[in-house]
Formats: sequence, C-alpha cells, structure tokens
Amino acid sequence: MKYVSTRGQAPALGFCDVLLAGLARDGGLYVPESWPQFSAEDFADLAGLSYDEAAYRLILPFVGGEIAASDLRAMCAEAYATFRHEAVAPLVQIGPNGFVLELFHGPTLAFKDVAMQLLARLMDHVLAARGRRATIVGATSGDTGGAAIEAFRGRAATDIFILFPKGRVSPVQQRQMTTVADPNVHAIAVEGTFDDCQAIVKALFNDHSFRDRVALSGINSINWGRIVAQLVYYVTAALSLGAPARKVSFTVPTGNFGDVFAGYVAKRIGLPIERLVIATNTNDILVRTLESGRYETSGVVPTASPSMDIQVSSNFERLLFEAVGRDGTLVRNLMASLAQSGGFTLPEAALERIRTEFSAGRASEDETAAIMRATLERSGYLADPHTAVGLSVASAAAPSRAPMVMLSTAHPAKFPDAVEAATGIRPALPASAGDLMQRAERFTVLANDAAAIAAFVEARSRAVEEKIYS
Ligand SMILES: Cc1ncc(COP(=O)(O)O)c(C=O)c1O
Ligand SMILES: N[C@@H](CCOP(=O)(O)O)C(=O)O
Repeated sequence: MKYVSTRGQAPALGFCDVLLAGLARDGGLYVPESWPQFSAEDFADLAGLSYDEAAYRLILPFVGGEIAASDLRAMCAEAYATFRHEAVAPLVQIGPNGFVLELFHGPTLAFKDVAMQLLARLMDHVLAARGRRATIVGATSGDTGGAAIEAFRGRAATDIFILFPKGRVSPVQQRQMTTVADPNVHAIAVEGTFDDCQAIVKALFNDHSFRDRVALSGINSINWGRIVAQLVYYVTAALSLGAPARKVSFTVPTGNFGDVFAGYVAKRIGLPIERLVIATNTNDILVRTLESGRYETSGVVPTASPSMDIQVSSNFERLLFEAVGRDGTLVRNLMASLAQSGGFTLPEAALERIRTEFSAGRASEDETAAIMRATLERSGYLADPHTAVGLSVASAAAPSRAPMVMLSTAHPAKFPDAVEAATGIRPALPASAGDLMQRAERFTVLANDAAAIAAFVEARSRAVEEKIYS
C-alpha cells in the first residue's frame, strides 16, 4: 500500500513514512493510492467485536504490512484502554430514527482522543524502530492540542509544540494544554486565529530546510494516521444499526473536514452510507462551497463552538483530489489560487460529484442554543455546542428511512459557559479531569509570525540538539 500526494509532485510513500511526514513535500496531503475494499461479509464479521479489535482489523490493510500485525493489535488495545466507556464510542438514541455517537469518552473529552491515542503509539513505534526523534508542531482551535499533548506527553522520541489562538479557546481546553509539566510539551498562544496557526504549521512544513533540520512531524488531520483511525467509529456505529444490511446516514460537526472525510473513506472502503451531512457554525465556507461551487475564505467569526471557527478547511483538499479524478496538477493550481486570491471555483463535474455524496447546512448561534434546549427538553440529552451544531443541521435535513447518526464531538463540560447560557445547566467535568482548573499554567505567547515560531521550536527541539533525526 503506497500513499500519493494530492498535489502530485511528492514521492509516493509507505504507511510509516506517511505517519512521520505529516504534510507531503509538495504541500499536498497523502491519500492511499487505492482504497482497500471490505465486502458485506467482511463488515458482518466485525459486528459484535470490541472497538479495539474492530479498529485493528479495519486499519490493518492501510498499514500495508509495514507494522507487524501483533504490534498493531497491541497498540489498538492500549490506545482504547484509555477510554472511560467500555464501548469507546457508544450510541445513544435521542429520537425515533436519531442517534448520538458519543466520541468524547477519551482522556481529554473530545473526539480527537480516538485518533490521537493511537497515532502517538504508532509514531513512537516507528521512531523507536528507526532509532530517531521527531519534532511535532501542531495547530489547534482547542481540542486537537489537548488530545495531542495528552497522547505525546513524556514520550522520549518526540517534542511537541502546539499553537493555539490566544483568547479563542475555552478555559478547559486551554488548561488541558497549559497545565502539563512534561518537558517535551510546549504550548504556544499565538496572537491570531486558528487559521493563522494552521497557516504557520503549513509554512514550516513547506520550509524544507527547517523541516529536515528539526525532523518535523504533524499531528493535525493533515496526517493520514488521524483519518484512518477516525474511520473506525463510522463502521462500528453503522454495524450497531444494522449495516451492512441497512444504510446509515451521518451528520458531522465540521471545521477542518478531517472527521467527515473519515466518513467518506468509510464509504469508499464499502460501508453502506446513505448521506454524509456537513454541519458548520456561522464559519460556513463548506456550506457556501456546496451551494455555489466557489470555495472562498472570509473572516473568522468567534462562536459558541470555537473549535469549528475555521475558514481554511485543510482536508477539503483530499476530497477535491477525489472529486477531480485524482488530478494532482489541477489540485495544485486550485490551491495556488486559494493562496493567492483567497478562493477558487470548483469544476462543475467535481461539484456534482461532491453533491452526490454530501449535503451541508449551517447553524446560527441562536439555532445552536435553541437545539441544545430542545434536545434537553425532548430527550433529556445535554449536548455540547459543537454537537448541537450537528443536531440543528440534522433536524433540518430531509427525512430519510436510514437512521441518522449525529456525531457528538465533545463533552459538554468543555464548554460550560455556552451550555449554561443555552440550557441553565452547568455541566461538571468528570472526576477523571481531577484538579485541572486549579493547576498552574505554563505557556509562551508568540506573535503571528512563522519565523519567530520556527526559531522558538528550533531552539527547544531535542532532535536538533542531539542530531538524531534521520
Ligand atoms: C469539538 C469539535 N467538533 C468538531 C470539530 C470539527 O472536526 P473537523 O476539524 O475534523 O472537521 C472539531 C475540530 O475541528 C472539534 O474540536
Ligand atoms: N478543531 C480542531 C482544529 C484542528 O483540526 P485537526 O483535526 O486538523 O487537528 C482543534 O480542535 O484543534
């Protein structure tokens, strides 16, 4: 199994190299050369297995024999043993044909743990086998950072630097990043938005000299390892609801497009998915794109679902690559136009292809608060604001016979102010969070300046210090 870049100019790599590479050297994102196929019988065989066993069997074909099956099996078992719920990703019925897929039972109370707990183990395994180190630089709008820090803290072969937009994450999210004392962890508050943080990460990857000097790796969903781990819960949820004999639809609160793209991958490998619904808050570039065919950034508006306050939706490039018939040159040109003029127009045929697989809707701030109240009243279910964006968009979707699974991407206690303002209930953090809100914080504030951040990283990276990176 080889992986190719969406921009067509980077070398094809195997799974382990892709894990460490993060972004391809031509600025593109890696995708498998072809999609492994699971038959209806293969899916039926997964029904009733534990989550970690299902994860192992689903991920194995993507690894292409580069990691021993027994090691992958052990890493899946370890990763999902960190979850507080035995099912890892349980389904909760909240309506006749509506189900919430709870993805927040991991250590940092957001869906990012599902992939990050496995990714950290996979990267550690590959680095140990190669006797080298990596320097991870990631961008977060709030949840990726905490999940990555938790998963990589104390790991000998990695230093991790997380850029978060100063003043734009919730207090719980910030503390999950800033109260970790391990010396390999560096939280950086950037004077800018998440899009600025993500642009800096991409600029560092595209500076090949810096990238090689620090042995740069990524943990954002630009890293294929994130996507492959996220496709698992689409499969386990669908199997619980009667797949492969029955089709299932999913509504996915969306920002960087990694989660919903994992749903698309689940479909490509053979899972019978009826509809993938993209749900955004007022930062609605994806909704506008599906409506008009024009992918065009506008200013980021702060909302009650801050982790989705994103305009440049990284993984849309992977879908674009698929939709234009895997034409890397065309993707490269469209992304150049995005960089130069802030937008591009999708070719008509690509737009049609995307519309046959996805629909999209937005929820305003009022609609998000209203559905939180209504869901609590009708079903006794308390949703976080990101999940609520999905619930609102799903409630407006055309009725269908397929069950609708709405992904719940964060625990409500990560956003207590917004939940309390909408419902009057202030959710408490689970006991596993311990004294998070009392611990001392440690972080550095830096300007929105790639050069300053590169210098900060380089000065603290042990890969540079010890020169063991290749
Ligand atoms: C709580 C929460 N929900 C939804 C999303 C959107 O997920 P994605 O970026 O994979 O589209 C994010 C982060 O992006 C998030 O942190
Ligand atoms: N919402 C995310 C943004 C980064 O997304 P990623 O999936 O590409 O890591 C966050 O919480 O940081």
